[in-house]
Amino acid sequence: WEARTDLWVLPHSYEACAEAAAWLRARLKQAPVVGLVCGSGLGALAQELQQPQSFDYGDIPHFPRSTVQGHAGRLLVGTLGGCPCAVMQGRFHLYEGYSPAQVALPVRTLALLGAHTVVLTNAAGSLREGLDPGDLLVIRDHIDLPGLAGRSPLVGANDSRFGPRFPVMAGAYDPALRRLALALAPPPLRARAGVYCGVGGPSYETPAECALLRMLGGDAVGMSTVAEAAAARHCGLRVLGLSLITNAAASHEEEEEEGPEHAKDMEHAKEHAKEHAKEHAKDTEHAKDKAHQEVLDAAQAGARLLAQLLLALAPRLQHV
Ligand SMILES: O=P(O)(O)O[C@@H]1C[C@H](O)[C@@H](CO)O1
Ligand SMILES: Nc1nc2[nH]cnc2c(=O)[nH]1
Repeated sequence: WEARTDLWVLPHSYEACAEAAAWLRARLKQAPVVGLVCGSGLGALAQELQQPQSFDYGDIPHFPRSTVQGHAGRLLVGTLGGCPCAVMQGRFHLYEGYSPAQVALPVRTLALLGAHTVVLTNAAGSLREGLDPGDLLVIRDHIDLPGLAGRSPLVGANDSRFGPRFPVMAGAYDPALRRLALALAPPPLRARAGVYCGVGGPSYETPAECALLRMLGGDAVGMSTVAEAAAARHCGLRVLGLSLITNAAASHEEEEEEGPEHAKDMEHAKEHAKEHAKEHAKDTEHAKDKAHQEVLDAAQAGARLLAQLLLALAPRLQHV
């Protein structure tokens, strides 16, 4: 009988992150000091990266796979405005079925590679009047609803090589980085600071849920970021959080009015698909995922301005 040493590495343990980091270190020309996580439809943020090396998540030990449209599933490492950066074109979400620790694995891997700062971007729904699609919310604080219910990457035996059992989350989003982002954001982004509510998804919120999140003090709502931020703070990374507003989360009231029209669209898409089952299978998918497609379109429209901000920020992030 031989011990299965391969089973000793728990899938999302310190050892798993260390193996992923070692695999990358062996291939990288330069270790990143800043990690950038691209939200839905924001993969183009990597466009300004100079001399990028590219790694498919599928090749990196222990990395999960991206399953969501708008998340390419690739890690690019190069320099942004002279600053060594790793850009995750795609992240992992709880609603994909990944555990909080899997969601946090890339951020922890970046920390083990030597990064000291992460920029977490996302596409988010607005909960506030006047916070409109195309606007930027620079995250001042978050409400981690899955985390509050015990779905946090920090649940389980604490590995003190990452950080303490009870990390403090006050000031989790670095105030100096936030001020810098607010100062450097191109005016059309109408950047302002606010509170991001992280939910599990994948369903979008009901009007009543939006009202609840608003009462709790949320300015925007999304399905990511909070687990990554918790893991990042646990292992001592500086965090900047940027939410590109892609839709009004509370616009479901309008949807009620638009309901029959929307239903007609869906009927049409279905009929169409019946007639041309194979060729038009994609159209049906599109119709089904209309809301997500709108999020992606809005994110892509804002990505250029966000990329400008990141290019201006990067040299200022290089040194702690
Ligand atoms: O990865 P992010 O938070 O940008 O993705 C948002 C939340 C869902 O994954 C998706 C909903 O359209 O966009
Ligand atoms: N939960 C949630 N996530 C989003 N991501 C982009 N828009 C939204 C939204 O309205 N709600």
